[in-house]
Amino acid sequence: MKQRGFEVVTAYAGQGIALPQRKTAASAGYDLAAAADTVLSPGRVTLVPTGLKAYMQPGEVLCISIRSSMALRQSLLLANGIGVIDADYYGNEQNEGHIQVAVLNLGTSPLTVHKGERLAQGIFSHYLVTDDDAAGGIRKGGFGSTGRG
Ligand SMILES: O=c1ccn([C@H]2C[C@H](O)[C@@H](COP(=O)(O)OP(=O)(O)OP(=O)(O)O)O2)c(=O)[nH]1
Ligand SMILES: [Mg+2]
Repeated sequence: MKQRGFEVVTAYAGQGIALPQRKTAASAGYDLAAAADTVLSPGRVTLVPTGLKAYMQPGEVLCISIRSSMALRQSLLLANGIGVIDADYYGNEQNEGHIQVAVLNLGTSPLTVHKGERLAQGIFSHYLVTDDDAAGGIRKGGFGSTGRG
């Protein structure tokens, strides 16, 4: 039975997008690569496409972090600190669940992340809910789809 994993979103099908892998036996993170060459302007937040969506079980989440080598060598940060990829983001009606990495270039010059370059990593884990949790509803997208209030 399929439990959790990555798939290529339709918009990037046939473009040679590799599915994320862990690089050593005990690495926690599945490395996420850019799906297209993307210029990161200094001082700006840029969404880097991965061309991927992630499916997982209810009660699971995929947390995205920057690869520390990108932070140390290239002065890059995730604008959101940690990216939270919800289980119900997968297959959503707006963008099919396309995972994008929000990168802040803290350097002083533009930097290009090339297609296939691994810049972030995703770690699957379980989350807990409160006693009075009553969440329902269906996710329609990401990046503010549930509103501001
Ligand atoms: O770095 C990220 C962070 C989020 N997402 C997608 C997956 C996630 O499930 C969705 C919503 O993210 P989050 O809940 O962090 O943002 P929000 O501002 O609360 O948006 P929403 O109202 O859509 O939940 O956006 C990404 O692709 N990359
Ligand atoms: Mg949210």
